Amino acid sequence: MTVYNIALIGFGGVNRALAELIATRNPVWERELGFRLNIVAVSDLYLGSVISPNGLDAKTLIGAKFTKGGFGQLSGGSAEADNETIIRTAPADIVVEATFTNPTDGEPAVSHCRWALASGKHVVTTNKGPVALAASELKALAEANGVRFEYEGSVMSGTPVIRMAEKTLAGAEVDGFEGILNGTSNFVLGRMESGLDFDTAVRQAQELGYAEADPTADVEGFDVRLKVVILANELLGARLKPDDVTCKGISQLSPSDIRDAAKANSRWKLIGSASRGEDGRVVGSVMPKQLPLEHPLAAVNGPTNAVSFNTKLLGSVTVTGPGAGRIETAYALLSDIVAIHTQSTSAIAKEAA
Ligand SMILES: NC(=O)c1ccc[n+]([C@@H]2O[C@H](COP(=O)([O-])OP(=O)(O)OC[C@H]3O[C@@H](n4cnc5c(N)ncnc54)[C@H](O)[C@@H]3O)[C@@H](O)[C@H]2O)c1
Ligand SMILES: N[C@@H](CCO)C(=O)O
Repeated sequence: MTVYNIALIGFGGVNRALAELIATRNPVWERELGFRLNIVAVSDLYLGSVISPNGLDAKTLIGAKFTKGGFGQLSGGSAEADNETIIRTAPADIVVEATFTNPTDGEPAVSHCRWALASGKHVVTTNKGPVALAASELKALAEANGVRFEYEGSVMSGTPVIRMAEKTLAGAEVDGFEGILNGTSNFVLGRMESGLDFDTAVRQAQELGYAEADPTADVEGFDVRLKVVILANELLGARLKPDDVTCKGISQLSPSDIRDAAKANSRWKLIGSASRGEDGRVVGSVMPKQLPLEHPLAAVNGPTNAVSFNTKLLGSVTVTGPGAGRIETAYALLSDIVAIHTQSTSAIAKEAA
């Protein structure tokens, strides 16, 4: 049975949820997946950092009410978050990057990923910054160091989208997609339809763990723009940067816009899309659209997301599922680790044959 030592960078909603899963699910994973996870280090800007080569007790980590610098009280702990030292020196096989998404330059998460990959550690991340802004560099660095860079949770949290489209739609000739790619804004629009005001709805999305550290990214469309870049580059072979994608969010929609749409048997949805034109160029956009109720995306409510892939051979293929949420996103990290495990066990089997 394999044990993967992991280092958690960022200990907010998502990595804490992963620790919760580790505390309760390791026996199931041992039985069903052939591995267990052992947390050997954690670093968080607010809490500090801790390294324990034999492993930290996940229950203690999630149970304790740590205050600022609180990891300093633990054996092997410090009140400071020295990410570079932790990432480079912790005896981890996998670094789990779940700090905040910086939509401008992806930092400091891009550096976290570089340090990990350069020191021969796999990276799994839910952070959209490094994927949208530095995926090709980080994939090349991973390959050069014989490790993997995996990021399923960067689009639609735990709902399989990136790997699903790459692997199971291979050959179907995907030439575009459109979807609801942000849980917070979809939740907010739904709450506004029920009569709640915009600010209260955003606050609820924050409390439920859907929103970004700065929810402006959710409501102004910047988060969807990163996801459009990720999907377009990954699935359409584009080389888009965020500035190439036109972007308008939902903050300008008033309660009367929402009511008028309902009277017209329609709903506002924030739609991210990209498509390849006749000239081969991929064009992406993010904008609120008023969809008739019979449109498949009009029925997608709350933090649920959906994306329809346009394919030449199959027509439209739609995937729907959770788009945000702590446990849902922690599941995406697990799915990345499963992918790493599957590849490494099949490589070992090939060598033995
Ligand atoms: N929550 C979701 O539903 C969801 C879904 C998909 C992707 N994501 C992405 O996953 C990441 C984590 O999300 P979250 O909900 O856990 O966010 P969060 O704000 O709850 O947690 C982020 C944590 O990172 C820490 N942090 C910030 N900068 C740091 C640094 N430089 N070094 C070390 N720690 C640092 C913060 O102290 C905080 O504890 C984000 O990039 C987010 O965009 C979140
Ligand atoms: N804040 C994001 C998290 C998932 O990327 C959302 O609401 O969709």
